[in-house]
Amino acid sequence: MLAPEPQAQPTATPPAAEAVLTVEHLYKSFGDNHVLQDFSLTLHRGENVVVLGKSGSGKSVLIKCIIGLLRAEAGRIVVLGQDVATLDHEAMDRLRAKVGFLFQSNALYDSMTVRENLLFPLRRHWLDHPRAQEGELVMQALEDVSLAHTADMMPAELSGGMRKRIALARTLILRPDIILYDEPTTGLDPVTAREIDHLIREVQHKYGTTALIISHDMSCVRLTADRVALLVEGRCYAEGPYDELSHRDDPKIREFFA
Ligand SMILES: Nc1ncnc2c1ncn2[C@@H]1O[C@H](COP(=O)(O)OP(=O)(O)OP(=O)(O)O)[C@@H](O)[C@H]1O
Repeated sequence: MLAPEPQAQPTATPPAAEAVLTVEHLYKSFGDNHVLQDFSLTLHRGENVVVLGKSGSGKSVLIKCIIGLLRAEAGRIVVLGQDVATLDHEAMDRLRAKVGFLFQSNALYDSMTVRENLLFPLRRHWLDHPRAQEGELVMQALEDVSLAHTADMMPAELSGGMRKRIALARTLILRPDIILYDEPTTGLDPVTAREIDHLIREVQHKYGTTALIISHDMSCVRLTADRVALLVEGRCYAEGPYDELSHRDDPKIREFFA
């Protein structure tokens, strides 16, 4: 007698992660320079996505469109459920408090101590936070980047890697849902660069933040990305996990992993 056919067990489908940042069919040109042409990308809650592109391919333009510093000609950007093109100045400002931006230059205020640099976004964006909590919030953010001892130092007294960490702490103090990292390892020596890569992962795991990272440092891409999106000729040419993309035969993809 034939054994009964094994019954397929119903599998629990994991719920699709919530989309927290969606870029749909974005176009941005400067005169005849068509930088973004039908660029689309979605980031889900808790994932790190690296946008990898050659120099001048439009990575910074993309980030500037996302945070509303540049206006695209066509397409839509939805951040935490809000279409950025529809937001007035105040609404955009409120949204920016939930979207941390780590500038390539770090953008620390040189005339302020580390503590004052961290208090700055707190007082600007969290108008109703109890003053008594400020010290604790500053120290928590500094501990997150292992630099609690630098609170009273000036940025000029810190190394490049330390300044990068402080810039990240200044972003973290507002507990952002999303962090945009602009070339986070550029200008750092390889050892310090890898420390920053690990810190990006630690932040992701500790706070469940979503990150969009733009980079052309392949070690950074490999270590920080859950998913890589290739920006080629203005659009998202391919996307996938690093290991998968790095094995593709397409010459336009191979160029990045050679
Ligand atoms: N405000 C602007 N006005 C005119 N052209 C601009 C402006 N901003 C960017 N561009 C052009 O857009 C293109 C993409 O620039 P972008 O800075 O986004 O490149 P990128 O991919 O970030 O490069 P890199 O890796 O070198 O930083 C370049 O040709 C640049 O000259």
